[in-house]
Amino acid sequence: MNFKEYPDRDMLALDLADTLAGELGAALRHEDRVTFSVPGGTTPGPIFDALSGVRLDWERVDVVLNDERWVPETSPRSNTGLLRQRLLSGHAAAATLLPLYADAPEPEGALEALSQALAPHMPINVLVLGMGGDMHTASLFPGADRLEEALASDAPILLPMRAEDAGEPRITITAPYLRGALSTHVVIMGAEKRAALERARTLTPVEAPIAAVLAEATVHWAP
Ligand SMILES: O=C1O[C@H](COP(=O)(O)O)[C@@H](O)[C@H](O)[C@H]1O
Repeated sequence: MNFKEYPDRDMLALDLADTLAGELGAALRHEDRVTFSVPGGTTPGPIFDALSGVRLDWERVDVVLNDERWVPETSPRSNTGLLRQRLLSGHAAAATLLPLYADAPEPEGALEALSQALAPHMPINVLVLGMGGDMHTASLFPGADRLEEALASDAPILLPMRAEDAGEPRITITAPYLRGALSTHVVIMGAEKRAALERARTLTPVEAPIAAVLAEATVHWAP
């Protein structure tokens, strides 16, 4: 694991957006299409703002969320809604969104169709992950009903996930597909998450799911 510390959150957002643009640009020089997988939640908005204004060949970029809460896009809880507002605007509006949500009452009802649509876009070229204070990443929550299945090396690309602290049902890219990313960044802010990350390094992925992806990751932190 590499650890990069920034003086403040603005610097982190600008610097990481620049790094991601560089990596996406490099991948676009070698590949017809590039897969960019990103987190939802409260952390990535400023990074998306900075990145959406960068000139890139976005028409050849496929953007997917690492995980989605099973709520319609109009919900303030929707990660897809966040993505549309903060990343898929400006120059980045030309990118293609690979959906992780469909109009079905439960994620199980759309699992097969979403998985089939996503599979041709693997491996992920550039991956950005968030982390909760409980050490979850994507929707791999400690204590979640299908966590062990999602951590297994033969896990399918997507799994539904339910956990007490998750709120609504979720759908998530599973650990082997996250680990298969060609470049991995974890972004965390604040002292509490830094302490949680340090703790995760001493635990197993079942106890601390973020531990499943740290080996090859660069962690970006600001106070
Ligand atoms: O629920 C989620 O939480 C994590 C962390 O979110 P944050 O608000 O603490 O930044 C996020 O990475 C994930 O995509 C999201 O669905």
